[in-house]
Amino acid sequence: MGEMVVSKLSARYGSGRQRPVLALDQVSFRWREGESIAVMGSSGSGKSTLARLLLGLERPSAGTIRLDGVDLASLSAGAWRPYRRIVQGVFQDASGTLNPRFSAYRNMEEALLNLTDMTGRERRREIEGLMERFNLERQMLKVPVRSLSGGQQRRLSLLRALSVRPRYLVLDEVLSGLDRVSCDAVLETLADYRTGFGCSYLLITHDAYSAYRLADSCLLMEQGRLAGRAVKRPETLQAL
Ligand SMILES: Nc1ncnc2c1ncn2[C@@H]1O[C@H](COP(=O)(O)OP(=O)(O)OP(=O)(O)O)[C@@H](O)[C@H]1O
Repeated sequence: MGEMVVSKLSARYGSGRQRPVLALDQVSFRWREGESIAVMGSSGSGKSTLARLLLGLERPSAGTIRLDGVDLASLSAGAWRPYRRIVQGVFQDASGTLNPRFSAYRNMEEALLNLTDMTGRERRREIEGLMERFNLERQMLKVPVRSLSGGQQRRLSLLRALSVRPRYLVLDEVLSGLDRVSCDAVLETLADYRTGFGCSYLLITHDAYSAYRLADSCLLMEQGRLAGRAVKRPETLQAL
């Protein structure tokens, strides 16, 4: 079993005359393969910064992120490429990953084209299989993404990330703004996928119910620091 080991990770923003912000301050934790972690904390506590660093979208100012022994934090954009298939991310705003002018199918296929060596037929089978597995109408694949609802776009960007079969998936506020029914549908999709393919999630959320449903443990962030880690106890579900 692999694991991601985050060690003393720090991120500092602001240079020159700007007042520097220490968005992340020496954060350390282990993310074992097969384990799902919720990250909670007040606004501005550093959760999204952590997500961007884990995905190689930004470089830390200090610290390491070791995946199976390789320090992802020290890799150039080019060297990160093979890891894109292993570590994927989905953000609250799907427009960052989806092209609104392209059809849903083309958006889905792009990830498979870039990150796998699947043939056209294999790509179609994978995409249609995922749509079916998660009860999304195939018809949806033909329409431009801009004509889909926010909830549909969110699910599509999630399926896009899952289609490359990542081992680790970082989910930044993917449930916020969804009503309880859509939220439950997404949680079910994720739980089902985890059972089928063994993907590990890092779920950034403000919602204790979602954290409880999906995660095995919870990291609590406070002003850029890791303030604590709680492990799930089944009896607490009654209280939520
Ligand atoms: N690109 C940036 N430039 C300057 N400061 C930044 C930048 N990104 C984040 N910050 C600052 O870093 C701190 C942590 O921000 P971050 O977005 O990681 O928090 P968060 O916990 O995800 O908040 P939220 O729950 O509101 O999304 C905040 O003080 C924020 O203003």
